[in-house]
Amino acid sequence: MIALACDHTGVALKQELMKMLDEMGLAWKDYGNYDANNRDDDYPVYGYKAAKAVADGECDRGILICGTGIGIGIAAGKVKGIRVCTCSDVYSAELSKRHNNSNILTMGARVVGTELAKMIARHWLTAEFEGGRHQRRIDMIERIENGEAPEA
Ligand SMILES: O=C(CO)[C@H](O)[C@H](O)COP(=O)(O)O
Repeated sequence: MIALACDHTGVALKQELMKMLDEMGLAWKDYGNYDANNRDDDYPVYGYKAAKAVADGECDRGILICGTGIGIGIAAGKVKGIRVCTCSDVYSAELSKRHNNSNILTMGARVVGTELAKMIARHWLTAEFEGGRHQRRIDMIERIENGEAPEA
């Protein structure tokens, strides 16, 4: 299950991603915002809801959108266990999965066009974590998250 979320800037792009996920046969759940005209909304609300769903195992990964992808990514990344990649290129999106095992992709609806965003999401969704030395580094990140130094 893929968690989707956005603020008012990302409603149209999120709808395009929903169609793409349907075509790919991937299930999704929408954590809001549902209304592009609700311009007083706040991206941390939606970023937190989707990130919590991933952290709790309700969803296995998430795609989040705000104007730049940055704010909603910062908010989501505050949830324990979440590894965010904010991407506007295919290479970073793919490597964020292969090397960093990112579990949330964020994009900026004011940064990337619809077709590029879909291509970025497709690469991210189909890439696989390589493990090995990369797992050792993720273990270090988890130690930092737990208030410890990365080296045991
Ligand atoms: O990109 C964002 C956060 O990183 C937001 O989408 C952006 O700040 C919203 O701006 P406004 O309220 O002026 O539409």
